[in-house]
Amino acid sequence: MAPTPISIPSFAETQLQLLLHEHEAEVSSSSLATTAASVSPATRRTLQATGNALTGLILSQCRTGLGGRVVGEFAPDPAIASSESSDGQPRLGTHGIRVGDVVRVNDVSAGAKKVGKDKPKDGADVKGPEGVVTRVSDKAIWIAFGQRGGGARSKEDDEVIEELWSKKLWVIKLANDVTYRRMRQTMEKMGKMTEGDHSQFMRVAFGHTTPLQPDEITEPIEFLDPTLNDSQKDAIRFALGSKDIALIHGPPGTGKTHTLIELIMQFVQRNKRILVCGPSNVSVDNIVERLALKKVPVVRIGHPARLLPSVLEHSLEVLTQTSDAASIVKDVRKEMDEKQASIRKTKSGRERRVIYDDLKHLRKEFRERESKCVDNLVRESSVVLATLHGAGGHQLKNQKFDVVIIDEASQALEAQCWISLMSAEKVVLAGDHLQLPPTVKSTNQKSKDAPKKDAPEDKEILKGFSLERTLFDRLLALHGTGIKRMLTTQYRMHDKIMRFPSDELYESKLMAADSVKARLLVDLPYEVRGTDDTQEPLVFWDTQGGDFPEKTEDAEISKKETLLGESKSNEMEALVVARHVDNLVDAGVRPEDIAVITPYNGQRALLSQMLREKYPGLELGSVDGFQGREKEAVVVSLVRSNEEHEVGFLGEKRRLNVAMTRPKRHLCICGDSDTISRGSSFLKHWMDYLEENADLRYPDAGDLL
Ligand SMILES: Nc1ncnc2c1ncn2[C@@H]1O[C@H](COP(=O)(O)OP(=O)(O)OP(=O)(O)O)[C@@H](O)[C@H]1O
Repeated sequence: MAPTPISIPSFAETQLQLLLHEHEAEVSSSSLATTAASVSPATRRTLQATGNALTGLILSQCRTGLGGRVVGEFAPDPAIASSESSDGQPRLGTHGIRVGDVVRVNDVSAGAKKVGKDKPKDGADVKGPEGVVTRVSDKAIWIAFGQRGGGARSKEDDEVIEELWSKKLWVIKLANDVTYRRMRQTMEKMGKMTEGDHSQFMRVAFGHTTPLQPDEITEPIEFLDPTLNDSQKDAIRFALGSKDIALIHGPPGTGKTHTLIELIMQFVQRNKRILVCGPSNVSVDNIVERLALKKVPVVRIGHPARLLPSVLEHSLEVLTQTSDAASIVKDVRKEMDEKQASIRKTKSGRERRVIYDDLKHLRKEFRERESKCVDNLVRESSVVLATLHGAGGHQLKNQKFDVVIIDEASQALEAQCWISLMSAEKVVLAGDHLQLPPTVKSTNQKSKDAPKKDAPEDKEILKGFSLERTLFDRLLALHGTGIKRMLTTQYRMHDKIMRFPSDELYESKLMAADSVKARLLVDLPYEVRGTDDTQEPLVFWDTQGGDFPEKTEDAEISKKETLLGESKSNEMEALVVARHVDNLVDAGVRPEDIAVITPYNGQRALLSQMLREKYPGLELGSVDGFQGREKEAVVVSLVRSNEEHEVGFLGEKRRLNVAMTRPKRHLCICGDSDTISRGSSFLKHWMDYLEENADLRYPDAGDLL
């Protein structure tokens, strides 16, 4: 049956509204974007204490960094610094500014004087220059100025930075809204397109046509990686042959990225030009690292401060300095550095002005030469990698690719995906729609957001849109499973750990690889004693019976907080968890090989109090934060235990799927089967499965206290 077509302009308009709400929700929760330059010393200290600012600084050095940016080194003001390092130099106080953060450097006295040509007409504060943190040590912080988000600069960097010398400064972290800006621009562009502008892929994505019949690849493919399993080979064959869309469905541990690496290499062999994207820098760097191991030449686009050190040599900015084409840029850089160094030695204001003028011209020339060099480098490279929002940068303007591949597509907002897909002809999306979608802060974003001017039937269609609905999910619903191939051998979990999610969510299609299906903690490559725990892959501590009740911190806010999953805790259950961890460690399992996860923040805080100091290496986290990760042993604390049989957060299958598919050799569930089994049929089946297959244990409340 033909899919019901969706109006592209209406879709774009709905997305714009949803994104607006989401951005507002995000900004109000961070409160960073609106902070003015002139704030009291007390507020500055509070901002530092909450990890959002760094106070008491001076500019101590300046040089030309990557991409010709001016990089300033900011050190503690010796006049007020309170602590010193062993070499007697002042040390920065505790702060939460990290490499990659977008920050603004403010003059402590800014706003107080409000003089000079920078004074804005509306009387707002004079705000200092913005940049990206490139390095942080205990004695200084380095910030690269200019080109925020690839935009144009309004004033010459050297001059702006020059104004910071000998001032008392402080640095504030800003909300990074590049992603939102790019999503908005993309949706605006999509909304304005006429039918003639729509690509085949776009028409498929909105149900205006069905996907073209894939090419039957009959000749045998020479796979470069001899270890690929049949489902991986099948997915690669399918993706090579597809004309417009191919989804690679990778359940936990099935080698989704492994498969993409081979696919990329196969495309390269066929002389195709490929853009590879992911929602986060880590997801992209992971692919860059693996391609580099295979000696595939790649260009990685993105601010060097945010890239893993191991992939820096493939970064576009570094390549502009090290490639053959870069020599024309080098001379100018050298000259700029010399000029810059001379400024500090020059006393006369007039001479300094001349140097500034020279620098200004040099920078202009540098940028022109560099931009040519960048263009050539990108144009010549057949594999380009960027985050989804990075794909909207100026470096990729007017670049055409034969294929766009998105990894972790089920964790990206649809609008984010479109940044890289607007002119794509053929698309490969890899992901797992049965794990958690991207985190969305705004609520209430369903039907009422449909644009008013829509025809009634259109409204009906748009009703279903929420930001959490991913492109991956939507395409599957629109065109059915014919557009996807699933990877079916998993290389992570013991068979007993895998069996339930496989049966319940993956149509019983998952198989455990021979190398992992019977692995136990006792088989770890270091000394572990054989115990009831280390020889058992699946343990269920069933707390039913009412002796392990959940607690809500504040009854007043319980309704709202339950939704957010913040305030629930269960002290008695936490004791069961702690006892289990003790037993694992006593048997010889290293704390670093154990993770304790829970859906509730209240419980996480409680567990942290009990276990953090005792086992610094133990990983403690939320289920959502642990997506994409794995550990030898995982203990899950389900928390919910009440007479009303309310399960809140646990009602979300995808969250439980993530929780139960993180371990390799040992999964221990702590929870009240009586409360949980009444939450949904999925939960009922899970409890039945545990009762039959897990090593079932009943904790004694009296014994724990
Ligand atoms: N064909 C294979 N033969 C042997 N090992 C494999 C194979 N495919 C994948 N693996 C291994 O499985 C593990 C998971 O692979 P990879 O990191 O590619 O998975 P993923 O599906 O991207 O991960 P996630 O489950 O986090 O999404 C890796 O240790 C990888 O080496």
